[in-house]
Amino acid sequence: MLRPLKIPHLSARCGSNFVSRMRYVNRLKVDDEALAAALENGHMLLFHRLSPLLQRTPQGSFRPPTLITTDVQSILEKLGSDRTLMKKSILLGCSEQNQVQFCLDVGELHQAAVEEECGGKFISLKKAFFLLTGPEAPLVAKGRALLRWHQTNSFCSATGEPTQRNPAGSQRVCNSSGIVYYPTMSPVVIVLVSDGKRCLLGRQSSFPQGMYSALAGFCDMGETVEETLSREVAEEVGLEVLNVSYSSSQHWPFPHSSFMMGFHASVSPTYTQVSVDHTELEDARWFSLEEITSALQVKAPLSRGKPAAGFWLPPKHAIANHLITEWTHRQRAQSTI
Ligand SMILES: NC(=O)C1=CN([C@@H]2O[C@H](COP(=O)(O)OP(=O)(O)OC[C@H]3O[C@@H](n4cnc5c(N)ncnc54)[C@H](OP(=O)(O)O)[C@@H]3O)[C@@H](O)[C@H]2O)C=CC1
Ligand SMILES: [Mg+2]
Repeated sequence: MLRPLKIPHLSARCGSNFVSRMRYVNRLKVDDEALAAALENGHMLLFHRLSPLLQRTPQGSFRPPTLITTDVQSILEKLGSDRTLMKKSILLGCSEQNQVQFCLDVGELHQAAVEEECGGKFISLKKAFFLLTGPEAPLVAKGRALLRWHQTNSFCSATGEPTQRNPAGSQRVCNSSGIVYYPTMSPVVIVLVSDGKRCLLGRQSSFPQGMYSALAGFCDMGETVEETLSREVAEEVGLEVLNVSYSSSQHWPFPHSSFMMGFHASVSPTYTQVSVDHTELEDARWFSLEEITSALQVKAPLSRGKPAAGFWLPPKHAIANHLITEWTHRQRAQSTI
């Protein structure tokens, strides 16, 4: 069981636990002493070569095991690692229960030995994302994205010299040029197109068999999100969108680290003929409310070679699923007016 961390001084003055936590985490990025104290009693998400450690719960779901950093330190020492590995921990945030969260990649240790000591299995993120059903999915995604960013940004792109990370892992600096690097995300627009009665979903050949999703595309340099949205729908399915409304956003760890901005859009019911660009999509089709309602109940087939009957949708914590669910609620609300 994790011991809740006392956030010093701030609670009384700020009045809100949320404000206290945000200010505290912000301070940890620059106050190395406070960070070291937080690390003593933090909660650690472990990764092995970017695959998160997950544990099966008695109820059959999966979640990262609750590991306290001091326990992780003992395990690492037992497995022959020195204290420098722990210094590679990266600050993730602070939970509502005031537990400071870190992540660490132990890829230099023997995978099976860590699994045995900690309990659980390191599972590739693609698979883990279908197994995680609780609120931990975004935290695991963030951890993976930050670890990957550090692993791929260890040299300055201007000087070629090594970059140095700060203790919190929120930036890297080239001491030769003075350039400060911050973790980056690529902006992506995702849109659920509707003709008033049906919604349009597509699939790439790289998707798991049978999975359909909302249309998505990376923003080109200089574009607004509205321009990206209209261009992507035109390019991928040959349609022109009319009304656009913002829904929500999410960080997504694939292919590397994307910032997904989710929208609903409509097309005229008289111009719904889909013309799929097969260099981008394998298929795109209109689906009725009934089809979507039953697809939302289909469980993702996890093992290869066992395709689900019919089509199925991205997992609950994917913004595509959120947009599709939102659309079904709107359709039902409309039909009862
Ligand atoms: N969270 C969710 O619910 C969903 C998330 N997504 C995510 O949205 C992302 C974008 O969707 P997708 O349809 O693939 O995008 P696009 O339609 O833009 O097509 C992908 C292609 O765009 C090019 N591209 C341009 N900029 C980038 C960049 N910054 N990073 C990588 N490729 C780039 C690449 O082409 P080339 O290889 O020719 O250079 C790539 O193959 C995907 O990574 C996917 O994981 C998608 C659906 C649902
Ligand atoms: Mg696309």
